[in-house]
Amino acid sequence: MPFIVTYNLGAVYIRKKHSQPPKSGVDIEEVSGIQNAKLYSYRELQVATENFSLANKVGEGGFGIVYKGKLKDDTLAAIKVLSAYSRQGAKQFLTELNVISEVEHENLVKLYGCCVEGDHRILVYPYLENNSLAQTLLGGSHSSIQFDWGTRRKICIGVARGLAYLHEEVRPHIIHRDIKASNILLDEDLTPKIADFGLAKLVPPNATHISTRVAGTVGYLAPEYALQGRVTRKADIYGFGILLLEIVCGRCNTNKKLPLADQYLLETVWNAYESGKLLELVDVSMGGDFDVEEASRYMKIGLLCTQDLPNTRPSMSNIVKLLTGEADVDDMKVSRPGLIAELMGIRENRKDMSNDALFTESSPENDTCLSSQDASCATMTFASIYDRS
Ligand SMILES: Nc1ncnc2c1ncn2[C@@H]1O[C@H](COP(=O)(O)OP(=O)(O)OP(=O)(O)O)[C@@H](O)[C@H]1O
Repeated sequence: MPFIVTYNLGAVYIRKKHSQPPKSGVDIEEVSGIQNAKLYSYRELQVATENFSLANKVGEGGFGIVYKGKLKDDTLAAIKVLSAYSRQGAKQFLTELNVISEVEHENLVKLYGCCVEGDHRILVYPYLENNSLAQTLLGGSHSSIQFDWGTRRKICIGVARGLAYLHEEVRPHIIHRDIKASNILLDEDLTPKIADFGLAKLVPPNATHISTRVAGTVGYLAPEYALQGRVTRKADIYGFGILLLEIVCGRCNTNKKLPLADQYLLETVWNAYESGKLLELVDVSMGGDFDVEEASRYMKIGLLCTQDLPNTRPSMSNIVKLLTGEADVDDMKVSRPGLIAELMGIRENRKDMSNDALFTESSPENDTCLSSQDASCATMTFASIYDRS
């Protein structure tokens, strides 16, 4: 049974996962004032999911199980049941509710509403037919979706537009903090929708950065955020850069089964860039049928997004322009991207760090690539000692 190590005013508490009585920590008063979110009864969601039957389970994240269900009006919904044991999850439940009920964009998931009844905390979203990028594009051979170049372009631009909206149009600006393939869902037309706002942070006006506990997924974490707990919109941009490279190359950011030199995608792309061999990394599943100029441009944009110095990463609205060809990537200087091997060292040494940090392993079935033959690129969500949030 895994243990979670938490910090509270310097004292270390170790608790056994699932060994405590439910404590959801969310009151009905906290959600009843939220506009744009319907309150569902537990009974209604029980009926919608056939009593939360395993046959209707579509996924599981770090904070609960997601079921497919049919609501009273016949609408299909994704019904995310927060684990009753997750105190961390209670905070994320409220953040998700508050953030997502306030934003609206074609490339962000919508929220139908929630249920807060007794110990039950449940979020209800539109059901998205084509699952997540992690389970389809990066999930091995299980998916029947053909990710041709046009589809990949549309997904990259859509995610970039969704993030540009969060970063630059919404007031206060929103940092998502967990941009990764399993949080990009695809609807029936393969339009991407950014999901999972449980870690999102609102940026106070004039703030240069927010100091906070680090949470996110190793492999997508910007160096300055992972190592110093300083989060800005540039941390999302780093995560987006990694995602962009994953989409073009059709592989996840970490693959421990490959020879050492190829295990970390960002490092591999940088080496290929330096030796003028970027195109060799484009996903072979497209059979060579892709736009050569665009694929190489998208990888350069991925490198720009992951630059070591946050200020040298372009803003999301500029990234949209670079992706659509409205701005020229060749005008921009690309340097070595940020702290690849060192960041991965955190992952390698996570046991050594357990006195200093809280780690939560993602559930295996949702981990990027775990559903495929490539179990080595499991993602890990963690929070470290920068707990000033
Ligand atoms: N609206 C939705 N429509 C269809 N499937 C969904 C929807 N929302 C989530 N899912 C499925 O449920 C899975 C779990 O989602 P969830 O947001 O709980 O966790 P995650 O983002 O995959 O992992 P983690 O919590 O570790 O970040 C997703 O990967 C996806 O397969």
